[in-house]
Amino acid sequence: MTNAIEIDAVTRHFGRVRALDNVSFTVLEHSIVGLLGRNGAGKTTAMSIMAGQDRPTSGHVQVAGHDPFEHAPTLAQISYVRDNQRYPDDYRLHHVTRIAPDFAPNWSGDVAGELIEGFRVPLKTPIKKMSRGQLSSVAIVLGLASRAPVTLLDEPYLGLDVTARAFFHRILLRDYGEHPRTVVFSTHLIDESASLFDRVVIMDSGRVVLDADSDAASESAWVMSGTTDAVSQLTTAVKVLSRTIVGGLMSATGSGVLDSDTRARADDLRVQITRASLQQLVAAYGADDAASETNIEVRRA
Ligand SMILES: Nc1ncnc2c1ncn2[C@@H]1O[C@H](COP(=O)(O)OP(=O)(O)OP(=O)(O)O)[C@@H](O)[C@H]1O
Repeated sequence: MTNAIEIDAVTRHFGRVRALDNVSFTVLEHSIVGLLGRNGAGKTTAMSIMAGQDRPTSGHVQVAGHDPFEHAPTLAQISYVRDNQRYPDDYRLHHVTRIAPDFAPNWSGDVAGELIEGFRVPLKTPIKKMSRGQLSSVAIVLGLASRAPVTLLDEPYLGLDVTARAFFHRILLRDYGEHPRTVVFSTHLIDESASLFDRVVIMDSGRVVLDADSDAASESAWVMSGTTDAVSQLTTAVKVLSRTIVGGLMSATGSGVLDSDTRARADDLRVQITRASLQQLVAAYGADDAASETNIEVRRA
């Protein structure tokens, strides 16, 4: 298997802000990777470096074997969808779809037409006047109809309604199946998108905190709930990512395989163990200890 994207020890400073801190991960060709994490985690910074629109302060990035910032032919293989795409003032949809094939050699007019119809994108409204969701629709039309070998979707469905999001998932999976490509997808609607991902990279404060096969990540993530004392006893030897304590009850989210002894002790201690969703896992990786250990007293009337 070939790596479509290689990010090696990348750090990116903006003045005093360290947006990326020694980040390394790879993306296999023809896979869909979810790039996840809290606001400010570094996802957009990483995406724009992968897209060749920014450079690392240190470290190396290769897309299809080249530094995208320095190799124009590589840029032609990348489609980058982001939420703040700007268009000339008088541009309408047909202007965009007319020039898109000049930049995207694999452009599919059929896919563009299908998406425009399914999203109900208004044809005559200047793009500048479109609603938030309509703007996202236009960006997705460009991102998917380009059929670029490397497709970077940064928060592609801001403002999109639930029907449009389901439609987008369907067309993405169908067209990806027919025309495989490498997709990096960042979103905060994690549970809704989780089934799309082959792999997940979770970032927090500019660092990669988890880089795993997406099934393995969710299979090894758990939530333990019970009395604070019982959960505390059980979690001494396992990796806890976040804890919430409410009125003598604790819920702890963690990652790692739980052995049969731990599960048997959980039964004895009346601690319930359930599998954490990907969204719970991402939230737990992003939790500050101080914030998550909210010891809320429950007052009785
Ligand atoms: N051009 C810039 N100048 C200064 N700071 C920046 C710049 N771009 C990003 N940052 C900072 O770098 C950090 C990472 O930002 P980034 O946009 O990559 O996060 P993100 O994970 O995409 O967040 P979100 O989920 O909110 O979109 C943040 O602290 C942000 O304020």
